[in-house]
Amino acid sequence: MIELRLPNSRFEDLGDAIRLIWRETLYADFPKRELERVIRRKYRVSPQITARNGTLIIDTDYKKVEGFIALYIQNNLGALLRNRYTKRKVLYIHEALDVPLLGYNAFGLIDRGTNLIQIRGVSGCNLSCIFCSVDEGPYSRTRKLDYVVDIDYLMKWFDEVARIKGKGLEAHLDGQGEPLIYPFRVELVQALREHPNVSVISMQSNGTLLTDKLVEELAEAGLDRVNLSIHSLDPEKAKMLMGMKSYDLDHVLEMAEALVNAGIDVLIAPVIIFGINDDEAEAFIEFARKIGAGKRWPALGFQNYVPYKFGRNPVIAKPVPFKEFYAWLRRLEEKTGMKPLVLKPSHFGMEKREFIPLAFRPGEIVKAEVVLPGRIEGEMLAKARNRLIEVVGTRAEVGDRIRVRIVRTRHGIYIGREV
Ligand SMILES: C[S@@+](CC[C@H](N)C(=O)[O-])C[C@H]1O[C@@H](n2cnc3c(N)ncnc32)[C@H](O)[C@@H]1O
Ligand code: SF4
Repeated sequence: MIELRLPNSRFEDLGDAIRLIWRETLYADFPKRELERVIRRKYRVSPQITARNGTLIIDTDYKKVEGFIALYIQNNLGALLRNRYTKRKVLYIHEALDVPLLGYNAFGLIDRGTNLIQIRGVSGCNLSCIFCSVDEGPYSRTRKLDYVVDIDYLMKWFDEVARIKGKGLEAHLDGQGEPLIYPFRVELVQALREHPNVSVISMQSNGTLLTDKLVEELAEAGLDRVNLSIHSLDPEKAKMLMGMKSYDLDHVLEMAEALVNAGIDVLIAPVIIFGINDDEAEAFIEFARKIGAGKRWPALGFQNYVPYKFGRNPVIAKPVPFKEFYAWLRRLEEKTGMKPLVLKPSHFGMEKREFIPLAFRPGEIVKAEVVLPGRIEGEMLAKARNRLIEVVGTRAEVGDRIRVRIVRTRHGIYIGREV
């Protein structure tokens, strides 16, 4: 009998397939018939294949099968990889693909002209907030695949960006989705901590995937702050806003406290939809005080609900002009004594820094190579001048060389149309 275990992985038996769960957040399903077929073809034996307690069990004494099947699984993992929460196919971005990590907003790095660099190692979310600006989560109607960036490759690009941007950087893990789904989340924090140009490491998260163990690991790796998205302190309303019946508010509140206790600062970041949760503002402040949030940075970061073109914009959410929103925050500051609620970049040690020079001008036509499918129907990713360009409304395929008119270059995110 062969009992196979693989590093950072566990196996589950699905009946007609074996599921490999890799680093908790990704998985790949291997049909048993396929595994049996490759073993039979190679060794002319037909053992039974099952999985128990995380181990793959192959009912044969023929020892060579073990190494063979381990290699087969490793070689085929990339093509079968899926996001455990969205169930979408995952494209694994690694060095050999030679895909630039600047230019696209679903993965890689984003420089918005300050000392804060956004780091996006993964796309996809485990929740489906009804107002989500990026229509994320398992119930998304627009996002059809996810990306994961190899950690060494991500750090290689970060090195280059940090070289240009200089010292005193804040590395901010966020994304079109939930950064805790990143399979190398702890290793990434650790690598950033060791980087000489990084002063602060922060993360924007919904907190649901935290556990006591993960909080400890993140604290040890050197995470400084989590901006925690909590939108209601009422369990039922929170489930409604997060678009997920299984949303466990108590767990997230417990984890908020665990973060503070582990020495990771917390900023509570509710999205305020007037008429829905503005009446909870004082309760959020009370909670932040109770757990000791806001030790080095502000304890609260109320966000004004904004409708987005490619987001989910529920009819119950009526946008409020920012002027009114700030006036509301100032009244709250007066009433509760909690300051600051009107946040400024300086509260986070953020300062203007020169942008990484733009690679394209708006209106310019460039020759580009299509390298990956995009996340939304009709969108492809092309590369030129060592940058990615999101090409919209195209029928081009990976490998095609196309001409692209650059239509947008804001903050080094390039959007183009095929001409
Ligand atoms: C897109 S999420 C990604 C990170 C993570 N999933 C989270 O929710 O914290 C980034 C932040 O934007 C907020 N957000 C999402 N949709 C929004 C909207 N329509 N208007 C304002 N803020 C929004 C989220 O609550 C979160 O704090
Ligand atoms: S707002 Fe964040 S947690 Fe909510 S669905 Fe969007 S990405 Fe996920």
